[in-house]
Amino acid sequence: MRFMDKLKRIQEAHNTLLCVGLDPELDFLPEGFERSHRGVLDFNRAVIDATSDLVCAYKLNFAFYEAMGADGFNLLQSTLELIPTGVVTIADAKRGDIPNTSRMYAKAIFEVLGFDSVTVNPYMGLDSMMPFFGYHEKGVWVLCRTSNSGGADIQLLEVDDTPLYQLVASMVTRDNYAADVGLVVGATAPDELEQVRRIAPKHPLLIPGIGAQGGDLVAAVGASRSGPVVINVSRSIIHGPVDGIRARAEKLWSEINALRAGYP
Ligand SMILES: O=c1ccn([C@@H]2O[C@H](COP(=O)(O)O)[C@@H](O)[C@H]2O)c(=O)[nH]1
Repeated sequence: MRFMDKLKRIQEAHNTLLCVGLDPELDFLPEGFERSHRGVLDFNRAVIDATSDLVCAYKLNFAFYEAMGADGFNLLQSTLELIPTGVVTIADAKRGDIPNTSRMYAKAIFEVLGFDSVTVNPYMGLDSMMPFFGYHEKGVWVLCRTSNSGGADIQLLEVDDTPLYQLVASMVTRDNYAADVGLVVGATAPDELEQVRRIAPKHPLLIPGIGAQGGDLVAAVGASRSGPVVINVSRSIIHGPVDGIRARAEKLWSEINALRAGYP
C-alpha cells in the first residue's frame, strides 16, 4: 500500500490529524517508571496504550534514543513493535548525505528498522534525498520551514527574491517519486505555512510546534483544508502525570476536530 493511502486510511478510521511524539527523556519519566531503557520502554507502552485510538501516527525522534547508546537502537525497535498495525510511524532522524551514504541511512530506517516514513534535511540537495525518494510504499518528509526561531537564519534567505524554504517546497514537489514526499513546516510560522500550502496544495505536511513551542493550532488545522496534514505534539502530551496522558491527547484531538468541523 502507498504511504499516503495508509495515512488516509488511519486518519479516517480514527478521525484524527494528531501524531504523538515519542521523545522520552529519563529526567522527565513520570513517577513509577524506572530511569533506564526498560523504564523508557514501559513508558512508551503506557503512552501508546493511552493514545493509539486518538492518533494517526507516532513520531520517534532519534535524538532521544541515540542519547541512550546501544540500548537506544534496541528501544527504537521494541517501541515500533508496540505500535498497532495501521498507525503510521515517522522516524524523525533528519537524514541526508552524499548519495551512497544516504542509501545506507534509507536502508537502516526503512529496511532494518521498518519505519513507514522519515524526515530528511534538504541542505545537501536533491541527490542526497533521492535514495529515500526511491522507496515505494514509504513516505519522506523534507524539512522546509522548521519551527525553531533560528530556522529563519537560513530558510528565509532569498534567492532571486524567493525565500529558500519556498524553493525547497517547489523543488521537492514538482516531480513524482516512488515514495510519497511531504514537507515539514512548523506551526510557529503560520504565514510561511500558508505560503507552502499555496506552492504544494495537495502534498502532505508534517506540522510540529504545537504546545510547548507555542505554535498556532488554527493555522495548522487550516492547512488541512486543501491537503493532508499530520500535527505532531510531543512534550505537551507525554510530560506530566502518566494518568493524564490520555486526557492531554484527547483535549488536542477534540480541539483539532472542533476546528475541522467549523470548515465548510
Ligand atoms: O521543525 C521542526 C522539526 C522537528 N521538530 C521535532 O518535533 C518534535 C516537537 O516536540 P514538542 O515537544 O512538541 O515541541 C521534536 O521531536 C522536535 O525535534 C520540531 O519541533 N520542529
